[in-house]
Amino acid sequence: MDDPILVVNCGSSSLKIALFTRQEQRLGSLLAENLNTPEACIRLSGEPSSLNLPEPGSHEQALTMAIDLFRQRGLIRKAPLAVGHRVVHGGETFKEPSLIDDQVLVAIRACSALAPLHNPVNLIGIEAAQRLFPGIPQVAVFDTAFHQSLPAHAFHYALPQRFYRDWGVRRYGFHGTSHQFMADQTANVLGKPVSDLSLISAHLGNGCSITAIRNGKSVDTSMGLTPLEGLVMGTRSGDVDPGLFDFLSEKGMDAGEINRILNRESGLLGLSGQSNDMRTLCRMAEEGHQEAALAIDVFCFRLARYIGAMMASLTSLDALVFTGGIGENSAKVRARTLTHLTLLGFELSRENNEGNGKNSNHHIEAPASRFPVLVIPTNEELVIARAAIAHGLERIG
Ligand SMILES: Nc1ncnc2c1ncn2[C@@H]1O[C@H](COP(=O)(O)OP(=O)(O)O)[C@@H](O)[C@H]1O
Ligand SMILES: CC(=O)OP(=O)(O)O
Ligand SMILES: [Mg+2]
Repeated sequence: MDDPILVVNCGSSSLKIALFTRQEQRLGSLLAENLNTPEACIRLSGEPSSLNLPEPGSHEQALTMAIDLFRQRGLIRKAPLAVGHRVVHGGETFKEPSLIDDQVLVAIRACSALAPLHNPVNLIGIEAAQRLFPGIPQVAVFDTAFHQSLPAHAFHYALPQRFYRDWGVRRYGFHGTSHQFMADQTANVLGKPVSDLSLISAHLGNGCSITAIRNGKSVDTSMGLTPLEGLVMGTRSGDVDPGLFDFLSEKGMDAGEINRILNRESGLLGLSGQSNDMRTLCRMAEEGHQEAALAIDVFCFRLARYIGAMMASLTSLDALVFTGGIGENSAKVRARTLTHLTLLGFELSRENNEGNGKNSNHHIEAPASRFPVLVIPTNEELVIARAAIAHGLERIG
């Protein structure tokens, strides 16, 4: 057996890891949470209990322990063949995945100013993997790369041009690996070349974004300069009136505090006052909790507005596609969202929607619907593994 490809997704307090064979078979996954706290722990998927990490519970310790666990289970012999890293912000520098060298590291670091919550931790993961596996090819795969095809009218903010010229202030878009995967998967489901395909892809996980894809290319997306713009998310507000900043600073809040509240205390969590977890909110709403119900309503209405907005970038629509933990599993969110869009002709089959499209070849629309509606599980890790093979192994032989 060849050694596998390792995929690393380093978040601020978490580390998600997956292992794939060169033939794209997933061998295992692992999640480390609460990193850099006394509660740091690690759990292999499919195993019931988690293991505590010794202090300080760093990303590097979690990665080392993950590799030991994979070795104990015979999934890796020595080292991975290549490592693929999710990097959230590639600015305008990265239009495709890149084999990591010193220059690439400098360029990723330069993008940190645009994504201070994401890129510095992505770099921690890359540097930890470089220390653990010297000489093994490492490839960076950017959330922003797929959206580099956005036309100027979609990526410019109506701000003084010097903000863009001097500081790179523009809309970049994120979750590109997932939206690209949706385009490829939808092409398979509909039996149409991706280059002829127009779709709207709604990625609804903890972070949520929606993308209009025309002829297989991203032409509009809801996230902007940072992953805060657009849809309502687990703890992120999505769009707010920019006048809010002045209002809150008059109330005595500084930029750091406002940023923290918009990123970590808003969205589903802020509205419900209970949880950022859609499953929990659906359960509470059924038990009559009014704020949980309101959070779901705001989430679905904002999503419906954005589906309508994405139509401005398309001349035809082959499918609306739902993905991510919420998009793949919540029949209620999908149904509630599309009730706002009957004017556009969306109609769902109750049975196929409730079955999450599993017994209907991903389709959940009613026969009378003007457009197909699909549910397709995302697999960002697989996209990253493919890039690690293509840019890390095949280019260097
Ligand atoms: N059956 C379900 N019904 C409603 N929401 C669900 C269900 N299963 C998962 N989710 C939601 O999916 C979200 C997590 O999505 P996921 O894509 O796993 O997150 P991440 O962005 O961290 O990868 C959570 O809000 C979770 O509650
Ligand atoms: C960019 C982004 O929002 O990522 P995530 O969904 O992993 O938070
Ligand atoms: Mg996700």
